[in-house]
Amino acid sequence: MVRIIMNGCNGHMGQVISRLVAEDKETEIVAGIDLADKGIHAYPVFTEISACDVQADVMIDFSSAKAVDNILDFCKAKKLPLVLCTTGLSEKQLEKVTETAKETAVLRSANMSLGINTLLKLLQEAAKVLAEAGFDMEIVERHHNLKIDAPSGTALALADSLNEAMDNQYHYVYDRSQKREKREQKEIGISAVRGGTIVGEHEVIFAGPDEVIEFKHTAYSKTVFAKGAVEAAKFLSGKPAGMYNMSHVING
Ligand SMILES: NC(=O)C1=CN([C@@H]2O[C@H](COP(=O)(O)OP(=O)(O)OC[C@H]3O[C@@H](n4cnc5c(N)ncnc54)[C@H](OP(=O)(O)O)[C@@H]3O)[C@@H](O)[C@H]2O)C=CC1
Ligand SMILES: O=C(O)C1=N[C@H](C(=O)O)C[C@H](O)C1
Repeated sequence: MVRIIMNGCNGHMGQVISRLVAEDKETEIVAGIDLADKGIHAYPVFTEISACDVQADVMIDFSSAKAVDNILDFCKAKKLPLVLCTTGLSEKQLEKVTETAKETAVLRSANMSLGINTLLKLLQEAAKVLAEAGFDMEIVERHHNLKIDAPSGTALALADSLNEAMDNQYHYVYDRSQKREKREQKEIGISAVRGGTIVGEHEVIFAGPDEVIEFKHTAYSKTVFAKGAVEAAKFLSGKPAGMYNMSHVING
């Protein structure tokens, strides 16, 4: 049985994961961490991460970028593997993630779905042909009106994947509503929409002379992310220190 600490246990994702794990024979949540104990979970909930003294095999985090520094310190000190799903991290926090992964296993992924992680690879083949031929690359993401960070972590990961395929020669433009003299050749535009209960949509558009190719992923429920996170927790439990991503989980 893989014992999980759920950070952000009261949140949307924390609650979906709690329901999923309750029906899973291979995992159990042994503790939760959140800003308040709302009495909605069967497991103990800690309102200070430093107070959590429960033995576990792995932590799953879906909380807030503000929480991430303390989470990294906690996991490093306890040598606790971490599935880090929170988005909107600063450059400094990303460096801290890399440092922490020298001491314990860390799997960071902005999107836990099988679809997006497959798309990240497919796009590299497309970019090599189309961007090379002069097609422009644009990303449009749409999310619910409660989402804090913009652009989404997934949009940034998609842009990074395209850029990597092009030897990191591109830079990112986030605000298409700004008037500009001309489009630069090597730019990836990233646009964000926030509204209603949209779970998560990501479009990658390759636009060339007289033809357009679009790749689109739509998440219809948060369960796709929750399932990926639980699979990642099972994978990461017992793994040595290092940086992991969802391709390690998908490819075994
Ligand atoms: N990688 C992926 O596949 C996915 C990533 N995400 C990311 O996960 C994060 C959470 O998403 P979601 O569940 O929708 O958000 P929610 O706001 O619904 O949940 C976050 C929870 O974390 C709590 N929280 C805030 N600060 C802390 C803290 N310091 N310590 C512990 N808990 C804290 C919040 O409390 P309170 O409400 O009181 O502030 C809330 O209960 C976001 O960054 C989102 O972008 C989301 C879906 C998929
Ligand atoms: O906040 C969300 O909801 C989501 N966040 C992730 C992101 O920022 O990419 C993943 C998913 O799209 C849902």
